[in-house]
Amino acid sequence: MAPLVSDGLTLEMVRDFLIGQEDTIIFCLLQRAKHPLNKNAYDKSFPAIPGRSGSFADIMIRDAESLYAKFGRYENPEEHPFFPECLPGSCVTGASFPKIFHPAAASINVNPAVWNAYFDQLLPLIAEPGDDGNYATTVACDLACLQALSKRIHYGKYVAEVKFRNETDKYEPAIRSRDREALMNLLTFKKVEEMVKRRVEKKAMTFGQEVTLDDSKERRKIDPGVVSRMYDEWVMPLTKEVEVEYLLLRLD
Ligand SMILES: O=C(O)C(=O)C[C@]1(C(=O)O)C=C[C@@H](O)C=C1
Repeated sequence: MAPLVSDGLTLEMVRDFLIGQEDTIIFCLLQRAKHPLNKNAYDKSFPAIPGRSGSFADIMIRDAESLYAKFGRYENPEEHPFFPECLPGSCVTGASFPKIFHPAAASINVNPAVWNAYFDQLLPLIAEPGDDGNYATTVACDLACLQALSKRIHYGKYVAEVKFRNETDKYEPAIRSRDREALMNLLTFKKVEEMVKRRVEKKAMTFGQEVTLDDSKERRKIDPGVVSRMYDEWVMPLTKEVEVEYLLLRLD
């Protein structure tokens, strides 16, 4: 397939976006960490809203996405819903987005894995135990975290597109033979990953610093090591999974 558009996209531009998105993710996590865990909000057996099934978080996020869909949020290829089934169509006219991806890219959505990693692994590490009953505020923070993480991870589509354009001759044989391992090796840069982990840890340390006049009482709002681990264990692996999935579709 011929290049989709000559958009001047470079690997440096895409990596700059990923670096900027680190700030967004960390600020969202800091907001969520202000609230206790509020585990009833995620418990499907907790009677959250009469007449509706699912946890409070399921219901609120589904309804929020329905509103976003009406206003065209998911027309943007950078946005991926967590509840894509039964979303209403957009009633916004005239919005158009550059066609950078192969059209098949629209079918790639790893949000179920983002959802599970966020709620099962990350949330218990950033929120203190407890319940203040403020479920709507808490879930609004969760949704902001989920959207920021999802956007970062699905940016793997851009990363893969640029890498494919830069080195088509290397990627094409692995795509044609559907060799996931070879694709994973081609797109992996261990040194870049190490830098990402160190940078997000430093950012979490800096942005999450409790500012007091007494330097002896220094405290962190979230554990910087948790942010670095989150990138190592699932943010970067899921980004790479998106890259592989995209590449496998790139010649269709
Ligand atoms: O920067 C890249 O080349 C990417 O593919 C992104 C990313 C990441 O998720 O941060 C993923 C794989 C690479 O090994 C390095 C970094």
